[in-house]
Amino acid sequence: MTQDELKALVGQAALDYVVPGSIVGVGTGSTVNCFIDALATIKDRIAGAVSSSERSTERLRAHGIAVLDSNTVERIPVYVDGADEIDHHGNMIKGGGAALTREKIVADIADRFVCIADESKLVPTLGKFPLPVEVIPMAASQVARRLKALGGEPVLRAGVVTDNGGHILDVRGLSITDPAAMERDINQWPGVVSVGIFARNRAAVCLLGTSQGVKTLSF
Ligand SMILES: O=C[C@H](O)[C@H](O)[C@H](O)COP(=O)(O)O
Repeated sequence: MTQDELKALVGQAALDYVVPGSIVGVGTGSTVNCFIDALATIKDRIAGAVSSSERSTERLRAHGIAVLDSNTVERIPVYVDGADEIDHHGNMIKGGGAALTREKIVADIADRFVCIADESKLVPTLGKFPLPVEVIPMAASQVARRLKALGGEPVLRAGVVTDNGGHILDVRGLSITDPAAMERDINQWPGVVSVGIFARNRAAVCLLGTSQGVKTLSF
């Protein structure tokens, strides 16, 4: 199976986790696009969506799915999103598509994070994928210096402005052996909007697309 077929497979499989009548949390990315297209087939059975990016909002609305303001929603049962890397405990790196901050906000109001990914995303230790860090533009140089002191090699993602007006530093060379500690540490630096480590808001379930079909990992 191609990577696109694996993405379509897990996008479809995630429908089993959608609670009928509920508001669904929707992530961002090419795998989530497959989920959104699948969600459209049951749109009459949900109460709408909370979206993590302008791109996903546009796609949801094009399918006729109502998108609600996250400030009007207290809790949602399920948030479905992809990942750039996921480890065997459900910790993830996210933000390859620059949507990490809003993704974390929506994940935080969800009872359960359902990660959908093809098998190439499963890793023993996070960090091979460059870690995205969203920053307030005026803090980029100072945050980059701090990341270098941690042993990373940060590079400003050229030409990218996030939905929040932020910039992204992509950090290579980190071996993230304690994701929760690194997430806490980087999060508290002045000018950091959010870091693409999802440990506090880690996945409860991962639907992994493999050539043998969908493998379900529970954490
Ligand atoms: O900012 C983007 C998100 O974190 C995506 O969930 C992540 O990059 C995975 O995207 P894709 O499904 O396209 O590999």
